Amino acid sequence: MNDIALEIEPDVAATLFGDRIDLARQFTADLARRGEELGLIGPLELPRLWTRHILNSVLVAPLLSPGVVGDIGSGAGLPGIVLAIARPDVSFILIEPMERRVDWLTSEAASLGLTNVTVIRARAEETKLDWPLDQVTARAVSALSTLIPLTAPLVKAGGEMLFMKGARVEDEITAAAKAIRKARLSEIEVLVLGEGVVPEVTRVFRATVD
Ligand SMILES: C[S@@+](CC[C@H](N)C(=O)[O-])C[C@H]1O[C@@H](n2cnc3c(N)ncnc32)[C@H](O)[C@@H]1O
Repeated sequence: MNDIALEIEPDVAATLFGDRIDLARQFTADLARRGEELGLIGPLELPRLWTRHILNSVLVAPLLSPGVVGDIGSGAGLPGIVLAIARPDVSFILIEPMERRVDWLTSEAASLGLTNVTVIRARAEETKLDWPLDQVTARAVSALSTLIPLTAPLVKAGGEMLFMKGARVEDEITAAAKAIRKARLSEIEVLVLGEGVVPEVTRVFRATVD
């Protein structure tokens, strides 16, 4: 199982993770070993853990600024744990309602020695934070029309939303016009990351909360 998980383009992963590559390998191996049994990933995802999930997530790392980032619906730790590995200078709050996933995230953060991670068991809409987030991330949680109202109250004025999205992101933006207006989002753009570097590009919806 670990052999499958470690099947990667070594140069690409090492460039993206730098001196944190061993932690990324450890996390990927843990996910390959236990992810299916814990219901975190489907069996078809095992051969493409690196290409579709880990590399796809770490591409967001350069968009983060030092501060506090909330990852909504972290699930297996995507992108939250991957980003916490790549950016030890940033604090992460992983917000996830399912107990089994919270247990996984908590034990992985501990075994990887990620002192920049806090895990909260809650739904985004019921989360109470002591201070608002500088940036919020999410991957595969819900469509923008739902995700924007769930997360906007958690982000400080001038903070950012960074949502990993699929190829139909432009359609989602159109469908979310009302939510975008209501949350007073500006500087909306779609970034396509990793072209020519990784097998599957990452699309990120980026917006500023006014
Ligand atoms: C399809 S999984 C994706 C998990 C992970 N982000 C990934 O890309 O593999 C969606 C996750 O969002 C969580 N979730 C669903 N609704 C949520 C909400 N309202 N607030 C926070 N998390 C939520 C689920 O429990 C689940 O772990």
